[in-house]
Amino acid sequence: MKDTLSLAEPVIEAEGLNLIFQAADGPVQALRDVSLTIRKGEFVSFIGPSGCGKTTFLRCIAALEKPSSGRLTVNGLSPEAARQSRAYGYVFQAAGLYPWRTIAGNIRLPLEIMGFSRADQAERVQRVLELVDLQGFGKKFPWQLSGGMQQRASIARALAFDADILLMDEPFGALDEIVRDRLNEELLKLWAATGKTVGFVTHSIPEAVYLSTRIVVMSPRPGRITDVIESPFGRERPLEIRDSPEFLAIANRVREGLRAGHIDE
Ligand SMILES: Nc1ncnc2c1ncn2[C@@H]1O[C@H](COP(=O)(O)OP(=O)(O)OP(=O)(O)O)[C@@H](O)[C@H]1O
Repeated sequence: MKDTLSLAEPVIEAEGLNLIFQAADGPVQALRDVSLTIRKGEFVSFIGPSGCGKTTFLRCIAALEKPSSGRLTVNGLSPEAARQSRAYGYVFQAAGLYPWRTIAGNIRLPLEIMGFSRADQAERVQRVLELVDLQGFGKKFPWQLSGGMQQRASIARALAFDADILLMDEPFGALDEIVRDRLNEELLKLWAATGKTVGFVTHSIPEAVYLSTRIVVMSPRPGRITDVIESPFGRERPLEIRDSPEFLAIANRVREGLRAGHIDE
């Protein structure tokens, strides 16, 4: 598994990335010398305390922020060009569904903007609703669904145009633990079935260790990578692996990494 992934082609390549925000009370270095290669089919989680630049890094990949210096490519293209070629789907912290549109209508929206034919739109909406186990809910409105179902709909929307890369910014942060466990399992199945490359931001150590092929630990002020941990687990991951010694050992290493980079203020 590890060998296959290390041979896979690079999808996201960051080299010496720096980003300095000019905030009202002075410059904030959100990213410092961030270098990382993410290969096709990897599931890479970013974990670190609030303000360490996880979201900023994901936003740079999605061309929503511009690095101050360094090199960043997505599928060999600039982030802007990758965005135009619809290289990725983006799932935000909040589901962000339009309340006046049905679930199907929400999923269809980017497809309408991108000019897919009506028949293609309908077929794609159906397919992604099945992928996230929401078949039969297309005609409902967001408020008729639970928080977990809304987040699944938001994932379906990001999957609808079949981008190879899925960028997810703490998609399950607001959900209770049981729902989160289930969505973690579902996301892994989806990842295994589709072979997508996933960049995933989380605050949860168990979530990062359970989901990822690699875990990137970051520390704040300035935001930088302090550890990158390879997972020994394959694509098949029953929830019970969380009780295994290997799992606990990785979780401990992540915890140590977070502790080492933590600054008390
Ligand atoms: N547009 C902006 N202008 C100024 N400063 C910003 C801007 N966006 C982010 N920052 C700062 O950059 C740093 C990194 O922010 P970022 O949101 O990437 O962190 P994060 O690790 O994702 O945090 P969280 O876990 O709380 O979401 C923080 O200090 C934040 O205040």
